[in-house]
Amino acid sequence: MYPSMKNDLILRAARGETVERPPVWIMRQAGRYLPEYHKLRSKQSFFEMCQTPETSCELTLQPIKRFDGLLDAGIIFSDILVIPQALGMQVVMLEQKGPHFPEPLVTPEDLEKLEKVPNIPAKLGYVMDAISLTRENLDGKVPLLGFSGAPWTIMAYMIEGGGSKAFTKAKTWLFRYPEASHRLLTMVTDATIVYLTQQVYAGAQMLQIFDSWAGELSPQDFFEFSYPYLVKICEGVKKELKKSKRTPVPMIVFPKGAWYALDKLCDSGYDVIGLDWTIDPREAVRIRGERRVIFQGNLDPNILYGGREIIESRTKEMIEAFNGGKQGYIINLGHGITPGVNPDDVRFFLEQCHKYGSQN
Ligand SMILES: Cc1c2[nH]c(c1CCC(=O)O)Cc1[nH]c(c(CCC(=O)O)c1C)Cc1[nH]c(c(CCC(=O)O)c1C)Cc1[nH]c(c(C)c1CCC(=O)O)C2
Repeated sequence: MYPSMKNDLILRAARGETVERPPVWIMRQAGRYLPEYHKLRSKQSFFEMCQTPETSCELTLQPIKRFDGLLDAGIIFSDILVIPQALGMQVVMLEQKGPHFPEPLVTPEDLEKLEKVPNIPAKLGYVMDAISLTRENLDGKVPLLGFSGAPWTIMAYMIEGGGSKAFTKAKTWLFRYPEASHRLLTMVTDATIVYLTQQVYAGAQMLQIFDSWAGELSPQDFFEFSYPYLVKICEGVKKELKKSKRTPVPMIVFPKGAWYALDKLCDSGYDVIGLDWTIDPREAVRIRGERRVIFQGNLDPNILYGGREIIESRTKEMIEAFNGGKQGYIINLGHGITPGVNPDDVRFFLEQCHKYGSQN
């Protein structure tokens, strides 16, 4: 039994209830813009931090403590790339450069090297331990989110071997080896369903699936290589939870750049859709129509570099554009916060969210 919830605003908003103000959290809220993050990071490698439940817990709590009472959710400190690791691939985090796979997948024969049915509880048990420890230590202050990457985004990293601008290698697979691509996407999907379900058993109260590279695909390719797997994950997790007689948890999908798919995403089964800043909130609301889906987003993270005046005006406008935010809305940025942002400006942003979210 975990401590009872003192703030469950985001869970109520995600269920579609009318709330006193829209909840707010920030993608990548635990990270390099915080000096307290660097203090721990200087002692451990990135993946060591992920693998140490005490460190992961402490990092998850850092923004909650610093912005006491202003954030409405925590997100477990980890990374989407632990799934390729569980499938048997090596991933390291290079200083300034980001993730690096020394031996990326090159041809379909390389799929033979992957673990067909990885033992997720054994390989990623440290994430579940971190979730349980964090849930305990949060003491009911705010709900805890678990997460994973979407199959297409994970596949892109496994083939590109790191970040990419053109995704030539990953797309070569889609167009030259479609059958092998579907096999890989299925492997990642199956592992992800087990992984997310285990996160809920460990204490995660909401789940987000990051499809950071969705917008790199044409609509046709998104609907062939990404969307069906996103749906499979949502259905798979919900079915597993039902089978084990657990209450379902709200599920968020963040298909960055896939505004063209918004109409279909509203019928995908996800409770919440994360929007990036390339879609006008009023247009998103129009496309949603009467459907029950909740929106999350969508301030350009770079607004946080623009100074107080624009942070205030754009936050106010955003909340207004999402119908005032009291129903069907969770405030967030349109993508993760970046390392150069001043934490005091983040506090100011969160204060504006409370101020304008509480009006009317
Ligand atoms: C694509 C992706 C990754 N990881 C993630 C995504 C999806 C979100 C997105 O699109 O931004 C998700 C992620 N990564 C991290 C979290 C932690 C929880 C949170 O606070 O949101 C989450 C939810 C920590 C992290 N993940 C990483 C860091 C920085 C690592 C360091 O200290 O060197 C942190 C705090 C490293 C990482 N991990 C990844 C990249 C591309 C990088 C390097 C570049 C970057 O930071 O943007 C893969």
